[in-house]
Amino acid sequence: MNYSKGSPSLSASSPGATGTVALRWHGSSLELLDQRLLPAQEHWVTLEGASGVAQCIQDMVVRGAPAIGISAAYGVALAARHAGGGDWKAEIEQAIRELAASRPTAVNLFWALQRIERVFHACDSLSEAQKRLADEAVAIHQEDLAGNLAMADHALEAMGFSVGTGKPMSVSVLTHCNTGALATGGYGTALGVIRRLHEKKLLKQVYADETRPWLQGSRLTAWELMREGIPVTLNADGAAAAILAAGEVQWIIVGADRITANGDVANKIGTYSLAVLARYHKVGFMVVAPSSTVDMSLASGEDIPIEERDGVEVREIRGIPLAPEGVPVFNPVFDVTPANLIDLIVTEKGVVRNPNITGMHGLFG
Ligand SMILES: CSC[C@@H](O)[C@@H](O)C(=O)COP(=O)(O)O
Repeated sequence: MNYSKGSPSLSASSPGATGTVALRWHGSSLELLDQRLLPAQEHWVTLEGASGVAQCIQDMVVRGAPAIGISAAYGVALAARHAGGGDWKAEIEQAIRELAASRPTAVNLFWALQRIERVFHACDSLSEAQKRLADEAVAIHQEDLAGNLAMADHALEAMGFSVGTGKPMSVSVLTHCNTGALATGGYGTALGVIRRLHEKKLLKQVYADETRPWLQGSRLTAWELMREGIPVTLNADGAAAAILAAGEVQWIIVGADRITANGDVANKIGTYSLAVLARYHKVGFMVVAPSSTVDMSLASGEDIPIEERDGVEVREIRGIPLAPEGVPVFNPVFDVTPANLIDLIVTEKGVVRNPNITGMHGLFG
C-alpha cells in the first residue's frame, strides 16, 4: 500500500458529480481519498491489490455503504489484473473472501462482490477476467452515481415538490453521518437529496449531527456542504432534540447500510434515536439508499450483523485521551430503526411509504 501525499485538487470524474470524489480508478490501480484525515488533509492512498483495498475498508480510509461496495469491486478487478497466471481463479477467489471479511454491516459490500463473482464465474481465461471484472466494477460505480441522481428526484416528489406546483416553501433538514459524494459513487443518497433541494432553491438550512465517535458529520458532511456553499450548521448529536423541539426542521434525512424485507433500517449509530425524536415531534423521517442496500433475504433488523469497533474510537481522538485509560466501552457503530418509525424509504427504483413487508415486496420483489 502506498500512502501518497497530496491530491492536487478533487475533480469531478462523471456527469452529475459534485467536484468531490472518494475514489479514482486508473485501470491498474485504485486511489482512495483517506477519509480519516479529512478535513485537515487531502491524502490519496494508491492501491494495486485486493488486500490493500480490504485493509482500507476495515480501517475506514473509505467508508459509506455504496463506496465500500464500489471499492471492493475495484479490489477484485485489481486482484485479476495482478494475478500470477498460475491458479488465477484461486487468487481471485481468495481476494473476494478477503474483501468480504472487511466490514460486516453494509450489505452493499456483499452485493457488489456477488455481482462481480457472477461475472468471474463466467470467465474462461485470465485475460477475459481482467477485462470483464474491471468493466463490471466501473459499471457498478457509474450505476451508483446515476442511482443517486434518480433517488434525489423521487425524494423531492415524495416530499411534495413536484414540477409546476408554484413556488413551494423551502425546508430545513437534519442529517446524520456522511451520505454524500464521499460515501457513494459521487453525489450522495441522503446528502444527494439535500444537494438537489439546494439546487432547486428549496433548502433553507441543513443541521449536521457531528456523529460521534468517528465524526463523519463534522469532518465529512460539513466539509462537503461548505465546499459547495450549502448552508450547514453543525450540532453535537445531543442537540438534535432541542433543534426539533424548537421547530427548526421539517425533515430528518438519513442513509442506510442495510434495509430488511420488513423495512427495518440499519444505519449509523444514533439514527434510531433520531427516528424516535422525529415521531415525537411530528417531523418527517426519510431513509435514502440505493436498492443495493436492500437485503430481502433478511426478515427483520434483528438479523442484521451489527459491527462493533474498538473502544479506542470512543476513548481517544487522535491519541488524545477523552476518558480514563482502560474504561470499558460499548461501541456498536450501527443501530436498527424499526420500519414503523420511518415515513419514506427512497431508492432509485421508487419510494416505499410507511414501509412494511407488503410495500417492500411490492418494490423489491
Ligand atoms: C450513503 S452512505 C449510507 C451509510 O453507509 C451511512 O449513513 C453510514 O452509516 C456510514 O457508516 P460508516 O461507518 O461511516 O461507513
